[in-house]
Amino acid sequence: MAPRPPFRGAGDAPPPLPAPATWAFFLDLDGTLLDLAARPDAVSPEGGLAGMLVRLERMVSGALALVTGRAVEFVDELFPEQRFTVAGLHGAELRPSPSLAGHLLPPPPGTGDAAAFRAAQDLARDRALPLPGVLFEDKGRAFALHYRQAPEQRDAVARIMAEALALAGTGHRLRDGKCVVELGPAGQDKGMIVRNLMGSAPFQGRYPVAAGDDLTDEAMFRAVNALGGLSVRVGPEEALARSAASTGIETPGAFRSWLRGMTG
Ligand SMILES: O=P(O)(O)OC[C@H]1O[C@H](O[C@H]2O[C@H](CO)[C@@H](O)[C@H](O)[C@H]2O)[C@H](O)[C@@H](O)[C@@H]1O
Repeated sequence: MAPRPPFRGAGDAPPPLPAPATWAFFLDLDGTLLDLAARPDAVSPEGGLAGMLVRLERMVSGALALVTGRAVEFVDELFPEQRFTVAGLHGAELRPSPSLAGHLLPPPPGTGDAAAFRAAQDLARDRALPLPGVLFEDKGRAFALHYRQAPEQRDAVARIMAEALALAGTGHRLRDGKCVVELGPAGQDKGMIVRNLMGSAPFQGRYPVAAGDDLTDEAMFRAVNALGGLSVRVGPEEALARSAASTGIETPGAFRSWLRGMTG
């Protein structure tokens, strides 16, 4: 692989990637491609986002994956006309785009006990119900409690989710995110997905670029950095200071403009 092209320092939006067709893209959804919303079900892609991702995917011969905490099913509903390669539930799910079907290795199946998981889910849903502003999100093999509309409930949410984890037992773990605590399959993270995909065509042999805005994206940044790629933290400069990312872009809108500058 050729040496990594030079970039401007942390805090500056990077210039367009040199030779963008030679890169592989690992893109987070919420807070990166999508503006954050008050509720998990209130997000909607900006007009033109799907088309721009399709152009980008073509430009890099399919080396593009959406790497998200959402379930694959949710992403498909968000982009009903497309079937992108999606790593869902923070790496526990992997659904290749139709052109890559059969080429990508799925993550190992989870080892958790389904009945214990359901008991944990019921506990979290029931305990959250009387807490004003706390929202329960069902993601299939994972669930989350959100406190964006009630930041004062953060500790209560943390306690409920710790109890839920004790019920769910081995094979599960908690993940902290922006105003959210999630419980889902253990054993995978976004960094593992990057390493997995970078071992297969069409990702193999390319420079990886990963973009994200949250704690769970740090594993992806570290993986990409180790592979000599570019990691982009979307958010304010203070967030970049605490991140492993090599550069930063302030908002999802600015990040989308950066991509659009490469795809037209
Ligand atoms: O990995 P991502 O694609 O960034 O997904 C991470 C979590 O995003 C969602 O929650 C976040 O976005 C919501 C909508 O903007 C916001 O209301 C919430 O406060 C954020 O934490 C999603 O609901 C989770 O399932 C994802 O894991």
